[in-house]
Amino acid sequence: MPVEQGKVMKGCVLWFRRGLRLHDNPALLKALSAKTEFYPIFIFDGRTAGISKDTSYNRVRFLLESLQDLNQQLQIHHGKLHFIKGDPACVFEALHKVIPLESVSFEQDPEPIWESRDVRVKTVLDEQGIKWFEEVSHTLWNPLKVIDTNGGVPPLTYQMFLHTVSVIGAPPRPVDDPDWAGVKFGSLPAELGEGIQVFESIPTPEQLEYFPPQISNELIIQWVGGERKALSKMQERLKVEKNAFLNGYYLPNQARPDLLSPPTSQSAALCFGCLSVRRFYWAVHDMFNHIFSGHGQSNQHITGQLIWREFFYTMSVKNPYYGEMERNPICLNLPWAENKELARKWESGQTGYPFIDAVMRQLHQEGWVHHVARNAVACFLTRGDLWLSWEVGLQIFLRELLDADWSLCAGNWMWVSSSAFEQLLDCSTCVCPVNYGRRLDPQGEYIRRYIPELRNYPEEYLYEPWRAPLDIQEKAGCYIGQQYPERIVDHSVASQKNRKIMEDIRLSLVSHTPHCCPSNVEEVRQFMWLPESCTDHLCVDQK
Ligand SMILES: Cc1cc2nc3c(=O)[nH]c(=O)nc-3n(C[C@H](O)[C@H](O)[C@H](O)COP(=O)(O)OP(=O)(O)OC[C@H]3O[C@@H](n4cnc5c(N)ncnc54)[C@H](O)[C@@H]3O)c2cc1C
Repeated sequence: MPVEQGKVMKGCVLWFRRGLRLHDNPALLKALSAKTEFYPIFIFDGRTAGISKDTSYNRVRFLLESLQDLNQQLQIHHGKLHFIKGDPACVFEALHKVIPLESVSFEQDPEPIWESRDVRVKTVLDEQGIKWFEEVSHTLWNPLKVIDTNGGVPPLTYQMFLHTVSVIGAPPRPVDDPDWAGVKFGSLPAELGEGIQVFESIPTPEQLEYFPPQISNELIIQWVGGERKALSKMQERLKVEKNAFLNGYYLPNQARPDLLSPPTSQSAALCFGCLSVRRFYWAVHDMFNHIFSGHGQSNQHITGQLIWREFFYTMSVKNPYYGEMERNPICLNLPWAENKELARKWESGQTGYPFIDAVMRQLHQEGWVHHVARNAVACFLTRGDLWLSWEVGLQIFLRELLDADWSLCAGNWMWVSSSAFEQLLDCSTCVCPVNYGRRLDPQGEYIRRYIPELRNYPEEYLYEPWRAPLDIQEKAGCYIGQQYPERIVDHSVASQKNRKIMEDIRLSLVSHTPHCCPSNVEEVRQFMWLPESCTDHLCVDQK
């Protein structure tokens, strides 16, 4: 037990789960304000931060890099981040035996999937008389407050969400950076008890038994985790935002999708909390106000994508079944087919549709794909072509994405597959895997990058290689059905059949009780990156 001048020193713990940063961290300020010995810890329990035993190597690496970055920053202040493997409730019980804990602070994890973990930990802390503090900083607004303000239920449309948060007011600004002067870091014994492992240093993925995939292609885009990287990337990102404002548009990553340049996305950093969402939000709004000296219309729309994040989080808060179909009250029970073989081909980038396969291969290789690319593969798996349940896609995305986030991922899957948004059941906005790809990647560079088999195909056949005559296939060194697969469905046939099923279901729906749905057609167009010419009644692939 730590002893100072005959007194047993008490300790305060900052329990990192997400929120892996020192800036804008109210839980950190709370822990430091106690002026006792300070113990920053991360508990690896095979769940926290969305890491399970199936999680991809890329994602685990990103997490461990983020922890390493925190550790290095704490070392500058003569401390360290303690990495402990075990069950969180047991870890706190064991810790309290060796260090009398005064308090434990942590950031709110608002989704219901964390509730059982948090209830168990809070119970143990209460039983031991240890104070605990849960601070809101993973979201712009406290989702519970949004729900309260909306009369006890989450807003069902994005527009309703905007209205509700306008009643609450602007989100809080980031809190101050910590003052490290006088902070005393405590040290932990090497052993804490059975079933608990205290690591000397931050482990590698391999030490935690995660191994890299066997991929022959070298990584084209390498993502690096950590707060310092995220903050410097934010500066790059702000330049892109500024350029957009000066050129009269906003939401640059979504308005002008670029599949080839190094991405300026912050989604993985936001997901693990290496970057504070409030820091990002206010940096964009302050810059906008600065550029237009208060004369521009700085409104929520300039950070509209961050509001989608809030919307999906809030919607999931009281719904433990949000990530599934049958028990989920906001999800329609659509009669999806079951076909493991088709699902496997989709997952492994072997559908025979080059744009779809390129996206899935990039996902496996690098762990991040653009929003429009996610839309394309999600639509293809579900209502567009294969008619397989969105739950299949959700599991793969949660495993592979660096930014995998239970509520955001499930919310988007329901949205794209029309599972919770029945206004779209006519499938009018179905995305064609050929035309959509062509619009996004007109020269086919993206396809050539991720599908080396097709590298020598002429542009004319790159999106539909099954149409290439045999002599072209031979010249390109890739026969369809041999080096690259035949298409697994005929899109025009499959999408028509699916559209008919959707239409029948829509007509059979008698209940018009309020449900979550898109606010209007324009919102669908923006979300799915559909062309201006796409009307509510015409399918993009029919044009
Ligand atoms: C099927 C599907 C699954 C998805 N799964 C996830 C996921 O697990 N985690 C995740 O962070 N995003 C998910 N998205 C949303 C979106 O694709 C990514 O957030 C986006 O690609 C990140 O790129 P960006 O940072 O350049 O976005 P920007 O346009 O720069 O947006 C800024 C931030 O806003 C948030 N955001 C943007 N779009 C959305 C959206 N549609 N829903 C919720 N938040 C959004 C992200 O945190 C993003 O970093 C999914 C989308 C689809 C279609």
